[in-house]
Amino acid sequence: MRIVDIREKTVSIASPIANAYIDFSKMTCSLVAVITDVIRDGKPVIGYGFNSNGRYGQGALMRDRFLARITEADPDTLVDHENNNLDPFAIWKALMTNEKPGGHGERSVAVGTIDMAVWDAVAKIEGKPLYRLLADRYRNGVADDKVWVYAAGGYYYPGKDQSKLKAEMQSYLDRGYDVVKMKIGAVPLDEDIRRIEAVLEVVGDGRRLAVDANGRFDLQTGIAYAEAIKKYNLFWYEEIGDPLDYALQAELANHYELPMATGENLFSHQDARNLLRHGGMRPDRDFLQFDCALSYGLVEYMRTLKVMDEMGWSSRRVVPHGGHQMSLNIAAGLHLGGNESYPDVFQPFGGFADGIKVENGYVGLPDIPGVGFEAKSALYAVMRELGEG
Ligand SMILES: O=C([O-])CC(=O)C(=O)O
Ligand SMILES: [Mg+2]
Repeated sequence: MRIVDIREKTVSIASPIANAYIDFSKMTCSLVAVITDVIRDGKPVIGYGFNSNGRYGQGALMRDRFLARITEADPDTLVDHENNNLDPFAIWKALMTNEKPGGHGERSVAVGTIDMAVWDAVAKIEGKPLYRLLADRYRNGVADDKVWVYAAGGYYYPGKDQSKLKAEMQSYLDRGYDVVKMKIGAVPLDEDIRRIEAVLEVVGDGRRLAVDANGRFDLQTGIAYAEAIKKYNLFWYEEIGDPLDYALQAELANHYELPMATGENLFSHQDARNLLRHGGMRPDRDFLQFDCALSYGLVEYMRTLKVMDEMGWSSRRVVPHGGHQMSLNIAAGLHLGGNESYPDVFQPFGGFADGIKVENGYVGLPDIPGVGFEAKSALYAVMRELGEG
């Protein structure tokens, strides 16, 4: 059993949307196909993965050094003989050969994307949905049969007035979501307050609205927003300042008692541990948003969950960033608190399997081997072109 080829293609997920920090006019992501010599249903098993929005494609890094470490390794060292499958942990170790500790930058995205494609292949070889494989191997066979999801959107873009923002949020409620998220921080505070109040007219209750500043604010601005939004009792106040400024995050906890969220731009279990050590995050109310595809994949995610456990954090406090099926499987299989969803943006990578409806804020997973990409036809069409073309 061996990996015979790994292919990468950088694809556009460009759109006119913007958050407080970046616009997405040139956004790309890496799509990866891990081609094996294992035959299922008369065809070679191919594992697929992609990285979440925000970090761009990582094809150059992959081709420069990571892909050859797998294709040139002794195939036998990458096999899990006990389960007669590929060994994602051994593959991860091979990927990280001659990589120094620290320096968790774009490398974590390149490795994370390849790792997620490996897990798709592993679950396909085992003939199980990934969430089922994870529950069987690591959670005594108990998986969640549905996952809480919230609808992320509310971006800034040219010509988007409040009536369009309200219509967008109404359409998420109409599609079964009970919590929505919008961007803040790209316009002055009073204008954001008017946007928030417009969305509250649609969702009715602050507990159904999260806001995301995308790391834009300094401490003073973060506190000014905290003071201004307190009265709305929002679901969470996300990524207020720079993701690596743990002292800022800790100080905010002295000014905002309601839930905060952060972590999507941390890239390793060491980063996660630093956040929990120094960021003042509160395990009884705050949310962590680590994203497997941006942070060395699922092998590393398990280390992050272990760090959380050791530091007294329930896995239910994690609601990953990225709005993809990979995190959805991790959420169901490893008992996270939920998952992000992008019902409209970043297509065909955002969103879940075709025909699976969100009901009262919860979504189920398709009962097919792997991550479930084959059940999302627009996405699978792009994947197949890379893997089988
Ligand atoms: O706009 C982005 O970069 C995505 C983001 O923060 C989120 O989904 O939470
Ligand atoms: Mg965010």
